[in-house]
Amino acid sequence: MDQLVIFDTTLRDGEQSPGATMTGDEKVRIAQQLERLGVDVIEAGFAAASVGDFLAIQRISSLVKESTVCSLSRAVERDIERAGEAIKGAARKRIHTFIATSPIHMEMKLHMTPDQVVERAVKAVKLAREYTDDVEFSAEDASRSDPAFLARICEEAIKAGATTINLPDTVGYAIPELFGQFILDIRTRVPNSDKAIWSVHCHDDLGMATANSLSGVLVGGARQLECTINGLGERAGNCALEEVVMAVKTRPDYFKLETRINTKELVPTSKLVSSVTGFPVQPNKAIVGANAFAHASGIHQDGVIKARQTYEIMRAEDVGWSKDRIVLGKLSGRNAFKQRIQELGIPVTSEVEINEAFLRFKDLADKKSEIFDEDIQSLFAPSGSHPMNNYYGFVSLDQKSETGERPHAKVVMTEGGGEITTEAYGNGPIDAVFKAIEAHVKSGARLDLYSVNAITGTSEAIGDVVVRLSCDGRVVNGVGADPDIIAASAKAYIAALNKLKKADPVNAQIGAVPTP
Ligand SMILES: CC(=O)SCCNC(=O)CCNC(=O)[C@H](O)C(C)(C)COP(=O)(O)OP(=O)(O)OC[C@H]1O[C@@H](n2cnc3c(N)ncnc32)[C@H](O)[C@@H]1OP(=O)(O)O
Ligand SMILES: CC(C)C(=O)C(=O)O
Ligand SMILES: [Mg+2]
Repeated sequence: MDQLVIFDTTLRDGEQSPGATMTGDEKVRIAQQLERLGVDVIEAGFAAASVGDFLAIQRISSLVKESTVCSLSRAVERDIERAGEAIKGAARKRIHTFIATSPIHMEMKLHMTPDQVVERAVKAVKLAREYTDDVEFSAEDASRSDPAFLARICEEAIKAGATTINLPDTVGYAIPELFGQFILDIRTRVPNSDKAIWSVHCHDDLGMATANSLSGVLVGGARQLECTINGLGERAGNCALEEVVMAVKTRPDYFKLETRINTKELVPTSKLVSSVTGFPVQPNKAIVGANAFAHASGIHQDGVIKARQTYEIMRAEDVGWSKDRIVLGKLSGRNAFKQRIQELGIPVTSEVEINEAFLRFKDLADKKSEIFDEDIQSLFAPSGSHPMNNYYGFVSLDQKSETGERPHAKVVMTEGGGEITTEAYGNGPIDAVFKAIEAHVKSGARLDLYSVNAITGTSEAIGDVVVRLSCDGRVVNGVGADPDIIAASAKAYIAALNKLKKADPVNAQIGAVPTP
């Protein structure tokens, strides 16, 4: 069977989803989980975008050993130099350089002629090869490009040293029946096509990213798929990694391909990305949604009881849904707790971290009779209550609401090294908490979204709150979890403020170099 290269771009294209901005620590955590998942390439970011992204790629490069670490760069000298520097320490490294090839992008965005675009692409690939032998070239908006021109630029990019050629459906315009044929057509036109691995990168604007990607593989002969966890990504998102991987695994008769993915890590990875970004996974999402393996109707339940394969084409445990063998509660000990952490694929680095989480677990178990996997995940989710080098931290909360009275909140929080108390009245309990925090922080941020999910199904569930703030054109999500949703809201707000603090506009500008 042929090998299908899985290129994960959760940390780059996924981060382009408004609100999905990740801190360096969060990126490192996700990268380590992606390595555990077995992805071949981790696109860790866009080194020239900011100092923060550069440093995150650098850290990921020094920690990840199995997967190739990649940085995106425009076909711009300075971008490529930054990418080259950022991935220098990686055991396996790739530079991914791109330029748009469709008439609309070349004329209206780049203001370049097709000849200038080819020249720029060739120069970029040659420069990238000075940093690594593994260079990917992408023809942005390939699916709306003229096939003859696209074939020409791909041929030149391969001659210049590109080892992977990626043909993206940048705006999600492609149709599955035609897209595979389009890829095959371009490959056939390129005389040196066998010198590179062909790749596809599809967006989900019309809900066809997975279908288009698989058509690119099956009909077009692509052997690299670019995708993201939970389909996160620019606008409507990218092709979902878990969907393409399980399609290939479930239908080997058809695809005749294999991947290096350890599919048991799919659900833990999905949960980690969801908790870090604050983008909940819809219950009916394929593979990783809470209902993906649930049977609610009698005829289906009857069938599954008699033989699971009547209604299941995959096994839940093969994609990482854990079977509750041990029920965790306040009487559980460290060993059972540790085992569940391992089963859930939660990346813990030290015994100290486990012990601290165990104390939080015991505290939670005192408040809840049954502890679910989601509760355990939430103990490790970044929130305002965990130090994680955050500028602000949540300490405690005193909130009062009485019928006929204005709700009041007093919040104790950390700022830098010290502790402060701040208070305010609001229209409701949550409003009072946010106003209390703002009375001190004065961030000037606008609250764009507030949502609460009960992450386990009962009235004593943990409340998982997402707060989206925008400030000076930056959009961030903060996540907070707590059995008390008012405290969860305070934690989420503080987590969002920390992200705004880290996504410093000064940082965002350093390294941003104008196109020559
Ligand atoms: C399809 C995709 O997903 S592409 C990746 C999108 N991701 C991002 O843009 C995130 C990171 N981006 C950034 O941080 C910034 O846009 C930077 C640092 C790359 C550039 O910032 P700035 O120099 O301020 O330029 P700005 O973003 O306003 O405009 C982009 C410029 O790059 C040019 N450009 C765009 N793509 C390319 C390319 N692939 N190769 C060369 N030039 C390009 C544009 O024509 C424009 O040039 P102009 O300034 O001469 O008009
Ligand atoms: C940079 C490229 C690969 C991209 O993200 C796109 O075209 O969608
Ligand atoms: Mg994209």
